[in-house]
Amino acid sequence: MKPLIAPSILAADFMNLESELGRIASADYVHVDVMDYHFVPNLTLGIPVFEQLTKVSPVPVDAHLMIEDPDRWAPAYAEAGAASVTFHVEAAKDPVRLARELRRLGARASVALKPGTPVEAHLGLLREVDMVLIMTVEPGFGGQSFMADMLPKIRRTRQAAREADLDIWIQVDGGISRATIDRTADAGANVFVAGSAVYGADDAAAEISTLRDLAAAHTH
Ligand SMILES: O=C(CO)[C@@H](O)[C@H](O)COP(=O)(O)O
Ligand SMILES: [Co+2]
Repeated sequence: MKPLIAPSILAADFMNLESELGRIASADYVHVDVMDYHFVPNLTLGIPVFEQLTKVSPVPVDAHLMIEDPDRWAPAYAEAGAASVTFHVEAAKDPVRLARELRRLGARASVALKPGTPVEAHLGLLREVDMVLIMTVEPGFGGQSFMADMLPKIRRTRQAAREADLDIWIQVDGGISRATIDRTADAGANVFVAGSAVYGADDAAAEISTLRDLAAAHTH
């Protein structure tokens, strides 16, 4: 599987989002963290700003919804132009129904797990989703340290997908950098979110390319 790099705009300059999107035009996706002050102790943006982002983004938009009641709110992100919509399994009341609705609206459906949520929470959903997001930090903030104890969850998910013969994408999010991406690729991840690593670099395009090469060298 070809590694895909998705820089997170949480680490971008929010006063200049359009030019910040231009810096990552060589990425595969842009990762947009939506937080609601309830599911996580932070607040970012909602549909009106999200919709504008999808209009100007040079790359497809990957929505990471850290919100309560995704059953109610997530479909609007697909309608607003998200290529991929990730909701948290801890927050969803009916994840199967929601995933089906997202796919019906033309988005890739994706389910996320917080670090404390056991991997079994999504194994029964693998046929209903296109991607699984294994959080490698506690959701809510950028710039945190990578949690290496999440690696077995990635391995277990990849193994389950292989056994079921499913072409599932596995995304990792939190603390992904030159120092950590190799281990996640080796464990079976193929979509890599990187906020501070990419936006903190002087040359974001060069950093994207370095991360992609490192991941590719550890993909098997
Ligand atoms: O979802 C989140 C945080 O909750 C992430 O997408 C972060 O934005 C990643 O930032 P870095 O750890 O790469 O700085
Ligand atoms: Co995220």
